[in-house]
Amino acid sequence: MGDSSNGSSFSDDKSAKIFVAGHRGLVGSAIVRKLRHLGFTNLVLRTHAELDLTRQSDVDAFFAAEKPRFVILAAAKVGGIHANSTYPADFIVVNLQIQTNVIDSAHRHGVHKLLFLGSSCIYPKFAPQPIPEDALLTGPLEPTNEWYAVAKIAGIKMCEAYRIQFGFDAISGMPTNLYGPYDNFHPENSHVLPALMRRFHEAKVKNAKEVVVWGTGSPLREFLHVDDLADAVAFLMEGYSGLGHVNVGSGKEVTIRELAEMVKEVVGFQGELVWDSSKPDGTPRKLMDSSKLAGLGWTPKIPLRDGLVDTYKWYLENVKQ
Ligand SMILES: NC(=O)C1=CN([C@@H]2O[C@H](COP(=O)(O)OP(=O)(O)OC[C@H]3O[C@@H](n4cnc5c(N)ncnc54)[C@H](OP(=O)(O)O)[C@@H]3O)[C@@H](O)[C@H]2O)C=CC1
Ligand SMILES: C[C@H]1O[C@H](OP(=O)(O)OP(=O)(O)OC[C@H]2O[C@@H](n3cnc4c(=O)[nH]c(N)nc43)[C@H](O)[C@@H]2O)[C@@H](O)[C@@H](O)C1=O
Repeated sequence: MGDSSNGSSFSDDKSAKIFVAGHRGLVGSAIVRKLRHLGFTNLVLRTHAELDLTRQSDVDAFFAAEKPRFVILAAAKVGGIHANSTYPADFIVVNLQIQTNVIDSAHRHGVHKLLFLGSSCIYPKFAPQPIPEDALLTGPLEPTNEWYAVAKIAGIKMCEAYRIQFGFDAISGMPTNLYGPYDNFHPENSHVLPALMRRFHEAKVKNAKEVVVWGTGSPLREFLHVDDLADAVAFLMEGYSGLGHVNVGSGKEVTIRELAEMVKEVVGFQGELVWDSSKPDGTPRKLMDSSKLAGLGWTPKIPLRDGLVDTYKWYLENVKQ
């Protein structure tokens, strides 16, 4: 615990310039909401079209011109189990490019503190449960997302290396599976929760008798509402400046079958679930041990069912055709 070397903390100056990369995504948009709620007034935001973070010289020119004081890196190539398995080259190269460009330029242009976001898929497929931070690099990865995981591990290690060699205050948070407003509801490429919300909603509207759910239903997943994650990000920016990455989870896990039943109930679909076991289950279980973050004083607040209700309301108001 404790803030970075030169004394001033994240919240001391609410007019300090903060670059939130990926501000239109699930995570970036929640972080922007959180920072505005906290009173920060000087957020620097660029859409993908305005600044492609895979282009090193553009990223460098942006940092040279804007000179942000803080950076929260929530831009990445992100997707569910199908997207990760289908586009492995995109997942490794785009993520390596974005994080390398942003972390390196941030350091060279005098950024005071940067937070990098990884993912619980960095851990070995058969890591001890709940998964402590020091399980990293102790065994083989889950094959459906190893390219993405390798990029994210490189991001963690880059933050550590820049801290060790240059004293750059780069920290890493590892969120569990997230959901909430501004999620990606694509039928194939999204994560399970938004995919099922959309599928159940469309089935309800069409009065369909059944909905297909991928895999066996037995894998366990830990879900965290993205507003809780944004709260944890602000907490870490304020008070954590260590070398090691920090798990950010809810501590609660459900089977995919239980999740599907909950989403079905929240959406109000009356039909049956059909399991397509030709689709991959992915990792059997990935409950993170978030006791390090709890020990620093942060705990999540939003129960899964409340978060589902909130997300479905947002979906009805913003996404459905
Ligand atoms: N969603 C989840 O369940 C989890 C997410 N995370 C991490 O959180 C972070 C954010 O994820 P999430 O919000 O879900 O992802 P989203 O896909 O919702 O958002 C990603 C954002 O990054 C932007 N982006 C992608 N490529 C580029 C690029 N080349 N240049 C500029 N901007 C780009 C996207 O813009 P555009 O859409 O215009 O391309 C989008 O705004 C990631 O690091 C991810 O690994 C970690 C654990 C779980
Ligand atoms: C956040 C995390 O997200 C990814 O890992 P994942 O946890 O396996 O993500 P997922 O949400 O896609 O699947 C969870 C489970 O759910 C099942 N499932 C059922 N029906 C649908 C369905 O319709 N869509 C999807 N996507 N999954 C489904 C699916 O078969 C699997 O058993 C990583 O690639 C990696 O990117 C990462 O870090």
